[in-house]
Amino acid sequence: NLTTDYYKNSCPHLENIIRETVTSKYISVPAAAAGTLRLFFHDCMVGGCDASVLISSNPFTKAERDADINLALPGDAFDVIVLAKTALELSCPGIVSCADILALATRNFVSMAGGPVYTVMLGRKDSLESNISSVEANIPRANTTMDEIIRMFESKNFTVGEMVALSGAHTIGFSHCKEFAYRLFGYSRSTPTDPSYHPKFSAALKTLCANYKNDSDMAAFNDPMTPSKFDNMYYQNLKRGMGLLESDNGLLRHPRTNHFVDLYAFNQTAFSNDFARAIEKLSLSGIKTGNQGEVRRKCDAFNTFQT
Ligand code: HEM
Ligand SMILES: [Ca+2]
Ligand SMILES: [Ca+2]
Repeated sequence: NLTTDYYKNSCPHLENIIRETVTSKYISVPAAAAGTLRLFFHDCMVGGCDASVLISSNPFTKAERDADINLALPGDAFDVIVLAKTALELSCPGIVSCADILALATRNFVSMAGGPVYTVMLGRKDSLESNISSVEANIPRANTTMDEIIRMFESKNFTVGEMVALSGAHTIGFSHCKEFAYRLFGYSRSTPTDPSYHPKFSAALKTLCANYKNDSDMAAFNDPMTPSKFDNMYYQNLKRGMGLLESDNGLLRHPRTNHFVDLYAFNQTAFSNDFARAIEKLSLSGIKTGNQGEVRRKCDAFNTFQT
């Protein structure tokens, strides 16, 4: 049901407004690119790409964004959606869904960071629910086993190759020390540090994260070589023992994923193309149309107060 020109008549300036909003956010806060990409991923994995992750909790219901795994999603990612929505409500009130805004903003951020330009189909409706309890089973954690990560993606119809390509999103952005500190300090009885890290990399991480228990903001670049460029360096890093998270390193180790790591490490074009196809597919997963959803007036609240 989605089309690329869904808002052609109802909101002709949509693409311009998104481009202006995203560009100015990217200039002032480049980290918003990674934050928004992760926000989009966390939305699409839970009930599809329906802006359910944007809803704020109320006294009756705890929403998805208050789930532990979503707490680190940066305010600037939510903010850019609010800014775009505010501008769009002036230009074409009540027309453009928050789910479509998030999908478009993500696309623009990815291309601004040097990633592929891909097509975003439009016409998603916004969810009528958002519940904290739906999150845990649907979003992988850094220490989720590779078999379980594969299973999570397969349950949403993604192939192993698509999962590996999407994980290339970790070519930008950062992770907080608490997500990988167990690989540095007290890893096992025989070795305090995960031996799959390159020793110089783990030494640098230990210094960076030495105080992480007192300073919970401490974070490392997911891709220390080109942290803000959307390229295939992430896969090259994995092969050098520079996979930050256990789930990153797991892609190199697992027999069903390792040859995709090799492919993308050696072939930037293959990564670019496969990432584009996979995120196009992600952006269509579980979408709501017609009366399955609504066009929210504010992205953080349902149009009708629900108890
Ligand atoms: C395959 C399983 C995955 C796991 C286990 C995983 C886990 C994580 C974790 C633990 C972080 C650090 C969060 C923090 O400390 O703030 C992170 C960051 C990030 N993830 Fe993933 N992720 C996965 C796949 C993906 C996918 C498929 C995408 C997007 C298509 C994605 C996009 C990102 C981005 C962009 C960041 C950086 C966020 C920022 O800088 O604000 N991840 N991920
Ligand atoms: Ca969702
Ligand atoms: Ca990079």
